[in-house]
Amino acid sequence: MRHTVAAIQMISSPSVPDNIATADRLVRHAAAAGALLVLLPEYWAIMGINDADKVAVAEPLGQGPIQDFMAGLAKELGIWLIGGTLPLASSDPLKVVNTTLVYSPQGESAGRYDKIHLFGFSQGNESYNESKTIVPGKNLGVLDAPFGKVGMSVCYDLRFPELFRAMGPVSLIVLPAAFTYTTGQAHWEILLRARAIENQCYVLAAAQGGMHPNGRRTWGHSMLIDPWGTVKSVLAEGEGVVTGEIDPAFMEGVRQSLPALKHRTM
Ligand SMILES: O=C(O)CCC(=O)C(=O)O
Repeated sequence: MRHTVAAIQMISSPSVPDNIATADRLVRHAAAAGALLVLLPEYWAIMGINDADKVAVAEPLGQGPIQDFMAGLAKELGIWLIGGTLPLASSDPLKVVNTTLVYSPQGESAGRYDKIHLFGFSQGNESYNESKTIVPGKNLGVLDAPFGKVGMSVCYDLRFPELFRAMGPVSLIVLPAAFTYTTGQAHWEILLRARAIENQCYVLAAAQGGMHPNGRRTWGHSMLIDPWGTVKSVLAEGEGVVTGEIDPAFMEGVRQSLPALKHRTM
């Protein structure tokens, strides 16, 4: 049976209430289009003026306006809501955990993944060092959805194929992201398609896509890719929704005609 999934693209700001209002509008749009599973982008809840701004709005697990919003919306719309990333409080008062929380159609907590690989990049006047404000995760995140297993990853994780191999076979990889314009233009699509091709699964990537109030420009290009590596739908820039179908029969056909997953030797 085919299922519709959706990726939400945002241009998040420093205001949590504004970002919640935008996410609310776009997730409702995705659900109205028939999506059973909706993915928000990395940093959807806050893209601060300074990296440390997220520490001030970090929530303890299980309480706070960001988590209340996601749980309530998943239940009201009857969808699987994969909450991109939100800042969870960590044991270090100066840092957060950059976390994806999953809510079931009943609005219950159904999964968690903390971003493992923290982005570092320095070129010209562009510089990022997530380890200054984020504590890295340690555990894989794999979720059971109606169409099969879903493997969770976040943004920079995309560059580490061993993470996806470690998940075991999954039907869908989700990747909330906030890729920079510079690195996204060069690497985003090719890396996403490679993960879909080598793991013979669907890849759903929800991105930030535009010029943010903090002056950071993100690449966008939220997309759904099928197990053959074909881009099924994409949104280049701006806020919006990308929808498409997961077709388990198509995935099985790819795996049977090209049994590369069975030919692994290590
Ligand atoms: O890997 C990249 O080029 C971008 C990663 C990134 O922006 C992030 O992890 O937040």
